Amino acid sequence: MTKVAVLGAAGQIGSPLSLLLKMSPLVSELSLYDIVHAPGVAIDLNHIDTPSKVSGFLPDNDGLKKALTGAGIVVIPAGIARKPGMTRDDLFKINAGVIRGLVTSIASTCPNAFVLIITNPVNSTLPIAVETLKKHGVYNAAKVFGVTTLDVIRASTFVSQALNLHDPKGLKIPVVGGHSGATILPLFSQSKPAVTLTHEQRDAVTYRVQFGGDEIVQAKAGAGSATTCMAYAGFRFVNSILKATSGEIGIIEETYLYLPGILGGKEIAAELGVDYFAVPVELGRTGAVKAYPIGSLSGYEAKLLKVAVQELKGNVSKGVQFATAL
Ligand SMILES: NC(=O)C1=CN([C@@H]2O[C@H](COP(=O)(O)OP(=O)(O)OC[C@H]3O[C@@H](n4cnc5c(N)ncnc54)[C@H](O)[C@@H]3O)[C@@H](O)[C@H]2O)C=CC1
Ligand SMILES: O=C([O-])CC(=O)C(=O)O
Repeated sequence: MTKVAVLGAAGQIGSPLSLLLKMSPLVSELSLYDIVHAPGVAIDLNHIDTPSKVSGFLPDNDGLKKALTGAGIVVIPAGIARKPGMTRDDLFKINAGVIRGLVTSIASTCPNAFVLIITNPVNSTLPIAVETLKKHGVYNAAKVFGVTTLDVIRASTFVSQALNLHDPKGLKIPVVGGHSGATILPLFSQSKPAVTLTHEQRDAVTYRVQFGGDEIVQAKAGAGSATTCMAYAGFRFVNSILKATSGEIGIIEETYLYLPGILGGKEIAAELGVDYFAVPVELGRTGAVKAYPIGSLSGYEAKLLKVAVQELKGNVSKGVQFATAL
């Protein structure tokens, strides 16, 4: 049983994610923090008849410290979201500082907690979180991840839609790389069970996975970006960690992480030429226990990989520079 803290809990992702966590029998206590409304969201959730207790905190009265004390998992969807015409990188200016501030408090209050970064641009905010924890001497590579689960969910969903398959959950399609545009690399050639896509379908579905976020940003027309599907994806990832830390074995999720700190990761990073990359990761009682190579690629995927790595390198160094500059 684990105490989970959600930072940015009053937001459009934070609220439905907190609802899903309130439903989980593996969560003993839920602690919600936001610069606005978190106590209200907590009271609202406390009217639900599940055993976990929810508390809400604002920045005053040491609220962040109280929210983090004793947390085993901290999930962070705090910060600003995209509006039409913006890239995820446009969020860096505000969200980089938000992540650095929140992770600094994690370093001093619950340094052993899992830290899961949802806030965009994930390609850069995860390196900021890692460097901030390193700076404070409490970085544990097995426990700090960028959440890219939505890309994995989109890949199986969009292929199922393209092929008129009934249940997207029946498909396992690895998605590796980063979490924006060309850095997202769905590996349809490794689908289990195998799928046959025409070149046109493959191109269209690859584009949808890479730029699926834009579909929602445009459709919401200024009201935000992916929220409920992200809450679902975030919950799936937190739940995998909860299950793995409770002793369930064989749990593998793709997640964006600093590879050199994980068994098998150093070799993968050296081969790719970049230290941060989403790959399939086996989760265990202590966090990530093994990183798996991205496997054999089709010629089409190999070309996309080169573009992904190139773009990702810039995003990573922007985050690292920000976190190490002070
Ligand atoms: N990793 C992924 O796959 C995805 C990531 N996102 C990202 O998640 C983030 C949140 O998105 P939404 O919930 O839609 O935004 P939102 O604006 O609805 O919610 C963000 C919340 O963060 C709070 N906040 C801002 N600064 C804070 C601070 N310093 N401490 C604590 N709370 C703070 C705000 O008050 C707000 O309640 C965005 O950066 C968005 O781009 C969105 C979808 C998918
Ligand atoms: O597109 C956005 O800004 C939100 C996001 O990360 C996604 O939907 O994948």
